[in-house]
Amino acid sequence: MSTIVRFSPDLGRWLTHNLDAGLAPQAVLDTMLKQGMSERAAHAIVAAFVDARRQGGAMPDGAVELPDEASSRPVARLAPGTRILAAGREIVVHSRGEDPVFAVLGNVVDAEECKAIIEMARPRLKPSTLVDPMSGRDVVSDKRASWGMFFRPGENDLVARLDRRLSALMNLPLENGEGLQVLHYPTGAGSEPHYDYLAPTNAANRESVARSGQRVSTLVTYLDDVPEGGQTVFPQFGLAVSPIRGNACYFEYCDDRGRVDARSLHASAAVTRGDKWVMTKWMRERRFVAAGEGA
Ligand SMILES: O=C(O)CCC(=O)C(=O)O
Ligand SMILES: [Fe+2]
Repeated sequence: MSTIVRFSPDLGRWLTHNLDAGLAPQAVLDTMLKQGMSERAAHAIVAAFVDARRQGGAMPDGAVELPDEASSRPVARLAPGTRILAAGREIVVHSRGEDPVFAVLGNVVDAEECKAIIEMARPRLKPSTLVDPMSGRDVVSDKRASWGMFFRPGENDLVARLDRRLSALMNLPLENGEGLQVLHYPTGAGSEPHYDYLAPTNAANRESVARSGQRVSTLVTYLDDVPEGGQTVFPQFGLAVSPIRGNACYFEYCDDRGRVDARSLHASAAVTRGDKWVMTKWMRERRFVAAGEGA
């Protein structure tokens, strides 16, 4: 059973104002905690506002749903051990944490695969867009943003091979995987702190979760070395994962009862020299059915 937390219109206006002014979610969170708000409530409220801004949906109006408290340590979907065999490839576990489940992995893809994915993605990249909350239209966010594209699941031999490998590594059925996303960050680009799970702040997210279940885990694979900057940062842990070709950063944020973990907040630090290419795999609770596809 989930709990509803109510908040004042003043707090809502204060949050909107500060996030609009470019304050980091962590900074507004710290202020709310200093003023005595409980950590779970403050996290849930800030998360709802950050998600609404990112998705271009309506700001939460007076109340948000508090995720149930995790009752026990999560059981990792990621296999234990320092090496994981995934579809015939031996993936190296450089470091890992269990609560929340998090790992830095090596040997996920080889240099040839990285190059081939970049070249297939390059002509299909589009500037990342945001939904303009006023007009509801897609607008190019700004010049500090990345460029992105999606492969259809299994759309060619290489993509199919990677889909199979990543699903084995992430330990969920192949059909639960969304199509691989490739992002390119030119020099100066990064991304805002965000959650990968889908907040029920707009109809598209609610319908997506109804079709395929929540997103449960993410694997961000680095397709090239970044000379400077471009780390994947986790502000709740003060952790920055270096973008090194073939390595990947793995994290889980949704347990088997659909409860999501706000500690998974993450961002891409700005690339300060060179550029950055990543490939992201998101896994769902159930078979992934894209919008407009039959169930
Ligand atoms: O580029 C990164 O390091 C993170 C990518 C990411 O957060 C995402 O694809 O959701
Ligand atoms: Fe993300």
